[in-house]
Amino acid sequence: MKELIVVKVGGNALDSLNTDFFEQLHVWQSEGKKILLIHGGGPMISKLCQQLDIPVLKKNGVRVTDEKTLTLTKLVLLGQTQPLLLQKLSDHQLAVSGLNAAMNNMLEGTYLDENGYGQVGVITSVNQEALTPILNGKIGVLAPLALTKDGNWLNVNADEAAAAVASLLGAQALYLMTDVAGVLDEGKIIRRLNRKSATDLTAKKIITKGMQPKIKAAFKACSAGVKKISITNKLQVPGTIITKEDTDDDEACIFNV
Ligand SMILES: Nc1ncnc2c1ncn2[C@@H]1O[C@H](COP(=O)(O)OP(=O)(O)O)[C@@H](O)[C@H]1O
Ligand SMILES: CC(=O)N[C@@H](CCC(=O)OP(=O)(O)O)C(=O)O
Repeated sequence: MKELIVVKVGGNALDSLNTDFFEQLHVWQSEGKKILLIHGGGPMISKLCQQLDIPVLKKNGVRVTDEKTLTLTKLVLLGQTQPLLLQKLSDHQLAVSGLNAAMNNMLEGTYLDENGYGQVGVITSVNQEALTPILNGKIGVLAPLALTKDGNWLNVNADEAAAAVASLLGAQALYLMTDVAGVLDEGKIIRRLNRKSATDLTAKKIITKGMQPKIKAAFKACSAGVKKISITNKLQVPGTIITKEDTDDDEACIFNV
């Protein structure tokens, strides 16, 4: 989709969105860009699970999701975090449309690894035909859930969902908005990093927890042709940028500021 910008707003970032964020969305709209937001809600899902004595288990930053956890995940994403983001956008005079997998088979997926992760999915298709008219004039706000061909709901890590959607729709840019200014090493933003360095930093436990799916998702989107991926806490500040050099070599996906 031409002129599409995909922004993932993490659960941690949701609470701290400031006027800069909404101003940038207005700027993009005035430039004729289409905008699709994928929202998270991980911390809120964990909180509700804890309140209900349901164990919280994450592997490599991805939630292991049994039936009960899936029910709570849907409750939080569709009943709490999506309405919160829609309200904030509306308060800033932005026209919005709240979206989820069940609307016109918007997002289809398959199981990531049912034995290891339970009801967790990866996105395999987006209903572009249904989405395109919505994004003409409105900001789409999409939950990171997918449906299998058989109609089973899947929980999808929001970074993974945003990268998959950006890749499948041919977005020009993907922003992974979080609560840190970029990928950090001893408090400093990492300026340049190839796939091997990212693997090394993960092995050294410098990249841990929620940053792991972001890195994985960023490289995936880069390999799929998304020209610019930014891990940042402000849309106006580049943070850590991942771009592909002018070659087909996947190893050429580098972090570059
Ligand atoms: N090398 C790293 N640089 C920055 N953040 C990191 C790094 N390794 C782990 N993190 C953690 O990743 C978090 C961001 O991921 P996450 O909590 O899942 O946020 P979100 O809800 O925005 O997706 C940071 O707050 C930080 O605690
Ligand atoms: C499978 C999986 O991990 N799903 C995520 C979906 C929400 C999410 O990713 O939210 P954040 O971006 O705020 O972490 C979860 O259940 O937490």
